[in-house]
Amino acid sequence: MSLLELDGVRVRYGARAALDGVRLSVAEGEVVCVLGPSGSGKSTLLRAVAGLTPVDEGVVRLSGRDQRGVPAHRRGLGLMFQDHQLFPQRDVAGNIAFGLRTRRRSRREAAGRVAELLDLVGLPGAERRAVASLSGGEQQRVALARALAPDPRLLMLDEPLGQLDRDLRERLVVELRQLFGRLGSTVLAVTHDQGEAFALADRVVVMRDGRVVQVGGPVEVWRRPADAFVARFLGFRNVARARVDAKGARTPWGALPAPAGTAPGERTLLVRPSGVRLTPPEDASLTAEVTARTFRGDHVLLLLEPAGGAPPLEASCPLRAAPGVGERVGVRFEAEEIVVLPDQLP
Ligand SMILES: Nc1ncnc2c1ncn2[C@@H]1O[C@H](COP(=O)(O)OP(=O)(O)OP(=O)(O)O)[C@@H](O)[C@H]1O
Repeated sequence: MSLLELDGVRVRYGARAALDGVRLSVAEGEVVCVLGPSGSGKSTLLRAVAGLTPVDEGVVRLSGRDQRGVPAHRRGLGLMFQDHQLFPQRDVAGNIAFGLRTRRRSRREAAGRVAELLDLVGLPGAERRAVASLSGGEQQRVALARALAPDPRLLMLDEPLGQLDRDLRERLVVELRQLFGRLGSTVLAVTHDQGEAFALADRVVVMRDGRVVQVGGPVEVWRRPADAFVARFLGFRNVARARVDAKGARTPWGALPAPAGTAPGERTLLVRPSGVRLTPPEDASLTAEVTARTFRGDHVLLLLEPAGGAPPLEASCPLRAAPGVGERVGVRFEAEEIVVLPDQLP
């Protein structure tokens, strides 16, 4: 049975629906990340599940039970919200013990639990430290320990690593993933950072304007975005209309190979940057000028301005072979890196 189920959930602010018929389920022990641009309804979704925002239509169920009328503090959830700051006047232990406040425990039991949680989040012995003396990453760990303290059936995280710098975020995301695996936690997390969502989640939910537009495993969503919106949101730039027939796909970049089995007609194509191959310009039917390059570890992402006014293309190429800005290159497309999206371009 699903631990959490949303069925046709609608939340309105005035005439506008912040959640517009959301259907979603989270299984026990599953880590689900909700991803979407600002204003797509991610926080509203968490707040509706938590009982902090009233639901206008539809049902939220936890362990099969309709939560209508169940107050937030009785839902058995652990919350770690963006705006949930730590209490600066309490020390670390005081902050974490706050998460235990609704449970009756002896002082000794509580101290034992706090110590256990600090071990868990990698801050052993930090009980008496002042919150102000902690680094951003350490504060985040304390906030996580506080959310985990009452042993919630569902842990809900809103931009859990939002305030931290990239390096620390990448490290903490791996730690979180391991921690959730070890604890068998059921997690519903919200982020606008795709890297974070893909690293953390068993399943990714993409939202747009209060609706769920795609649900799937990280690899599946990455390999096959549901539509042009999801593809662009994931950072893919090479998305264009194409006319597909038996000979291939006619696009603004010329004729491209269409994946086998593509139905003819007006379609939207995504060409992954790795599918844009550089060749000597004299051999190519499409030439372009390199207008920007970004280093990405072992490869370089190039922005190409095709001749003849076709839309810019993004190409990834090995570091040692990367041409410089201003150089002219030829472009060839790899059939395996072309994906047909089900939608039309908006
Ligand atoms: N209390 C409120 N009153 C009126 N409108 C609201 C309220 N809270 C949210 N909204 C609106 O509902 C929509 C969804 O907001 P929400 O905060 O859920 O989006 P989000 O995806 O979490 O965005 P962000 O990534 O910026 O936090 C937005 O258009 C927002 O302006």
